[in-house]
Amino acid sequence: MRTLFSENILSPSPTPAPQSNPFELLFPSSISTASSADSTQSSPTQNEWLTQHLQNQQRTESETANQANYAANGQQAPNVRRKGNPKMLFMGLRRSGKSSIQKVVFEKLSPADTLFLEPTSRIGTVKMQSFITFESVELPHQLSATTPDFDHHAVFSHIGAVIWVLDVQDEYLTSISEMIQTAVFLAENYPRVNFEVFIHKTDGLSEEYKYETFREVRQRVQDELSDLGHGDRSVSYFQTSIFDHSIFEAMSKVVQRLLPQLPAMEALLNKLCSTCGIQKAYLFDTMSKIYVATDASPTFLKDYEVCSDYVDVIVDIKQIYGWHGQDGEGKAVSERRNQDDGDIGESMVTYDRSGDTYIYAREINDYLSLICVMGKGSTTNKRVLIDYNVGILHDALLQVFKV
Ligand SMILES: Nc1nc2c(ncn2[C@@H]2O[C@H](COP(=O)(O)OP(=O)(O)OP(=O)(O)O)[C@@H](O)[C@H]2O)c(=O)[nH]1
Repeated sequence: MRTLFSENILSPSPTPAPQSNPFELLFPSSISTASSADSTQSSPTQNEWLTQHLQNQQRTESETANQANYAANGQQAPNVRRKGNPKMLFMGLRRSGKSSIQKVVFEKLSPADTLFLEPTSRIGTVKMQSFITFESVELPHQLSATTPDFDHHAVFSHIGAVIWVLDVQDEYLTSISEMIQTAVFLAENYPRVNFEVFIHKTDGLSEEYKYETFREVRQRVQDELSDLGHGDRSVSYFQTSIFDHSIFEAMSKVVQRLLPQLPAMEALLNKLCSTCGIQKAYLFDTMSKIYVATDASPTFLKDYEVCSDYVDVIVDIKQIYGWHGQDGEGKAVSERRNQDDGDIGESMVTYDRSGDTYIYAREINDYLSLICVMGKGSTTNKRVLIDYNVGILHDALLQVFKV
């Protein structure tokens, strides 16, 4: 990426050193003629150090807090975030929508085409090779966690999260009782595995009915788990449908809980947002439309939908002009391209009539995109500041994923 510098944009005082914020406006030597004489230089080593420092700080803080919590309760701390790729297991009753979710999210099948899916009779795995490999497994409805002669260990020992799909348009009491058996089994045998509930097929239901069923399912599950002595088991609930963005949002949250890099990514995005007046920043896995991190500001569905549609546009364009895969020597071409900023894609779209709010997109690499909703005050003539800071974030993220 090349930026055209205008003295008018740069003249309002670059922030003086020293700063603890890695996203402060620091001009590299190649453009120092445009900046004031005393502006501080930012070397790659400095950025590297800042990234590592931030990561270490985050890791130590969260580890200390967790250990203190568990020590206070006299328990042994479980290792919540696993290393490696996120692996999810879909479970649920017959025709609840397990295969449809996987096909729509990971294989880009059109939701309408899921009508013709065959029932699943064997344990099947779907892999999606993106900036990380997403792996999802479906357990046929005939098998449950408590089925005798079923090799639980082979299935559950490598899984990061179990997603229970509950068809809300069907009679769901049987599903709830099976779900509770599964949650108890996991709590007793695999406490490290996250348990997530998708209250699925919410499309076409009235808002009131949706809210009521959501509340009822959650209440029943919590009550029964408490009665069985597992009230402390954390279960997350999501309302989902393959016909809108809700399934991608829910999958994003499930995946985020499995990424060890999440605290570092969130800290970087928070700093970027506060420095550049960004309303909301999402780091999307471009291929799956799953966002792997976002900043701490409140999430509005409208922002997410706009960003997610924008990712669709990026994917469509990539489909036309081609993805950059691996070259002959096995080294990702994207890795090389990251060293050459000239090739990095970037664009800006205004979607507010006043022109105050706009979308800023930047490719971190072929499979990871930063999509930001720019807030008021972050006008397009601050572009240099934003470009520069996003450049630092770009480098920092690459460092995070190299570790
Ligand atoms: N309305 C609605 N229908 C859905 C949704 N998701 C899936 N379906 C439909 O539900 C039906 C069953 O979906 P499948 O994905 O085959 O369900 P499954 O759980 O894999 O089924 P088995 O393999 O038989 O256990 C299909 O007709 C899908 O089109 C949704 O979000 N909303």
